[in-house]
Amino acid sequence: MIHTLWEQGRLTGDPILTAHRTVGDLAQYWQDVDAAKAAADRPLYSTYAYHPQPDGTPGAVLWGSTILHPGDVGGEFHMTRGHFHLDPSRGELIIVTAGTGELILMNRDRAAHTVQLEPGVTYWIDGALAHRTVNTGPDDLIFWCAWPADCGHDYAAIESEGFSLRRFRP
Ligand SMILES: O=P(O)(O)OC[C@H]1O[C@H](O)[C@H](O)[C@@H](O)[C@@H]1O
Repeated sequence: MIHTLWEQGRLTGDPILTAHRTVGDLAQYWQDVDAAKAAADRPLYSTYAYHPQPDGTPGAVLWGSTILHPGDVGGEFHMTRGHFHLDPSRGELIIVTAGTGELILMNRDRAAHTVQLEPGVTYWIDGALAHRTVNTGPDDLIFWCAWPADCGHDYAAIESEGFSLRRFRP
């Protein structure tokens, strides 16, 4: 068993898979690559995941959180990498508990739209859509996700082509 620390946006107990990503970890994702190089060491977001059953287990549900820090890179708001699920029938539930931002959703034909994120927003992400979160506010954007362990993750499509929508500070 683990504990979900709602206020802090993270999980404790065992096993919790943790990742801390910097602006530089997303070097090629930003429109302004030079600004990204200058801010390479800046903390961008942290993820915490609880796998009660091994990743890939059919029927299992995984649970995790992301703390996406406020800021921008050359005017482009801080964001997560974004990814497709390999199995388009496997969606994902997102619950926002702090901060403000946008969820960018895009299909394989690159048609994209956004959902406004604020505390309390609970949204079902269609498994056929790539999804990326963007922090457009002054505080940490904290959200929680539950997803099928057998959804699979396709990062390559986004790493090479990006999303057809970007979000910049006005
Ligand atoms: O993995 P990224 O696309 O960078 O997004 C960061 C995280 O966002 C959400 O919390 C997803 O449920 C996680 O699976 C993902 O790791």
